[in-house]
Amino acid sequence: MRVRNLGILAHVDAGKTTLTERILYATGATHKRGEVHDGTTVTDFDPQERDRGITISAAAVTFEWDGDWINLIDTPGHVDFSDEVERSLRVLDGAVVVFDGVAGVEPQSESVWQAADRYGVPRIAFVNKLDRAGADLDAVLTSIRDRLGVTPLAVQLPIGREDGFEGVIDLVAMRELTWADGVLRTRPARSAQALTARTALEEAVAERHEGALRELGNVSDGTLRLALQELTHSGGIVVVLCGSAYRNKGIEPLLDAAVDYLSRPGPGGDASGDLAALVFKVQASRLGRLTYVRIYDGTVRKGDVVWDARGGRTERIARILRIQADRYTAVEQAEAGDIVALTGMKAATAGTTLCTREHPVLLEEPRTAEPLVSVAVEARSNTDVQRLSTVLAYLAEQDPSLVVRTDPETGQILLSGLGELHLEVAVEKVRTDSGLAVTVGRPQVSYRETIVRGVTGFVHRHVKQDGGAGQFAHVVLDVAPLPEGDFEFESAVTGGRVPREYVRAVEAGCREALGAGPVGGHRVTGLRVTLTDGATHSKDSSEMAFRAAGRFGLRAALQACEMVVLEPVAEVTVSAPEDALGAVLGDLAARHGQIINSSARTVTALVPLAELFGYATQLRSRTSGRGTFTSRAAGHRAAA
Ligand SMILES: Nc1nc2c(ncn2[C@@H]2O[C@H](COP(=O)(O)OP(=O)(O)OP(=O)(O)O)[C@@H](O)[C@H]2O)c(=O)[nH]1
Repeated sequence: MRVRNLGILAHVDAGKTTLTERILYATGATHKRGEVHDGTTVTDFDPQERDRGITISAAAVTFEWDGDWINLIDTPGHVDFSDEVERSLRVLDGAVVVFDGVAGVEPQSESVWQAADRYGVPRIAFVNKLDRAGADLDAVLTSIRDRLGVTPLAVQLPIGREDGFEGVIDLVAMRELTWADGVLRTRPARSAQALTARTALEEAVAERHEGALRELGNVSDGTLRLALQELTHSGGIVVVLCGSAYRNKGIEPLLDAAVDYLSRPGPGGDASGDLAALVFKVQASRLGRLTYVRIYDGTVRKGDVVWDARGGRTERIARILRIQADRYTAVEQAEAGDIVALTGMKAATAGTTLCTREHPVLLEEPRTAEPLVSVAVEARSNTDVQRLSTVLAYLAEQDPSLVVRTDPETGQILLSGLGELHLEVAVEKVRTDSGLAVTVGRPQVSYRETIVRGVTGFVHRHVKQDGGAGQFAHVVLDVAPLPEGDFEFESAVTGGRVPREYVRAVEAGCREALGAGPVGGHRVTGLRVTLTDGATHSKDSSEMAFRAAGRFGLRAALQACEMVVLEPVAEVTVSAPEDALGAVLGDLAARHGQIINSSARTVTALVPLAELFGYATQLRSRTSGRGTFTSRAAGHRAAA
């Protein structure tokens, strides 16, 4: 049986969890339909997910469809949990992106779309909630084109609108599919509207696909399907389906399309049979620490001792589990292509490659988002301090976008994450899982520092002579602003004056110096460092000495640069009734927001993140509960 690893991605509330629930029902994996508002879904099994009605942690479910074995990952939609999405994207073969039929492309759908582009994950779109008042497939197609910069190819037309939405016309198989009381009825589609839409679809495909072009005028269903599959992988278009997850309409054709279009055309890649598996998630469970892996090559077997190439240590696989949200089935082994959870791992975390010691490999690690907001967390009782540190460290291991550190000045434990909600959820988890009583300080944003004017020819000499072997390293650095990037390092040293391994050591040292800038000890970003010259001393030079020279040299060079503090900003989109929008605009201005777009009922602004703490509550009161907003990280800008 072929295995496919698919994900569901979307903006918060587009209906991912409901859709996953309906998929499990349609495939016979569950026999009752859970509802988000009842707190009875399979994938939102965490008590906080059920209480808050949102997905916090990506959950995996498995089922069979049409002879294929599918691992499906339901990802969170809220921007604060986007690290879960990134790590899932890293291991997915394809994804269904869900859009709200009324709201169209929303900020977080844009962000996940771009992230999926970065990981090269092919996608199809599902326009959901067509049963809702105001749902409009054409408007969503336009917003996909405008906001995602991709051509939508709708392979279905809706039958009926809003409350009268009954089903879809499948333009590939030319069938009408309607659902009444959970029963699917099909009949051939012969209406003039269907024929016209089919012709338009054939033409749009033929414009981009040679096989379809050759048959233009009479493109066979098989050719059309193959062309759509190939175009889905080559990019530039997205196949669009539609329906209503809540009303259970459009689920089976969506699964068919996912299998048809998201599987990779042509033969698979080369496999050596040697184990290569990437850890993408670590989760505490009642079975202990679960390590989720995607196997790229080879086989994992129960009892195997494997090699963690990044950490340089062995790990033993106690059990291999197939995952059904919070239920697990033990299996003896799992093969390349599959996603399973392992128990028994001691230290492997997201990004670890598991392989064999004889054939070590390092698979590309998922990116980790930088934390933007911090709070001080304190144990109420002095005797709990150590335990709190341990509990937080375990949380951070499960969620790499959470960072725990101790403030060197105050000695307080600082918990940093992607947003207020992220930290709130983490602290709540500490309270409920460990029973610790903690107090939490006010949220603070994480500032950065960057360079306005650099220095050239900055000389730093690291010399130490305290008995034994001395340390000698001499470096000359140019430091320049890098407006569009984080950090770049290059060597312009000629004549082998600094050997290559020492150049690498200087770079490593410079990276260490980025941790704390000269203005306020914030992380330094946006700079290019060039090693222009240097010198060694035959007896006393070492990698360690050059690493120290890089670290202290750059730290001193930064003191000589003109620096500026940056603050995180968010792109906020507020929707409110027309009569309340004036108040919203005034309030955004008072928060130093910069309006970038506004219409009669919505306004989009760039607002410093520090001004957004508590905004949800304040917006509600300012608009008598009628205003809603969404936000996404929009980088950093010079602090006012
Ligand atoms: N009318 C209508 N409502 C829907 C449909 N699908 C989902 N909903 C409702 O929309 C709300 C959000 O649905 P969820 O499935 O929780 O959305 P989600 O995308 O999983 O949300 P997060 O996981 O928190 O990002 C719930 O109240 C659902 O009942 C639909 O097809 N039609």
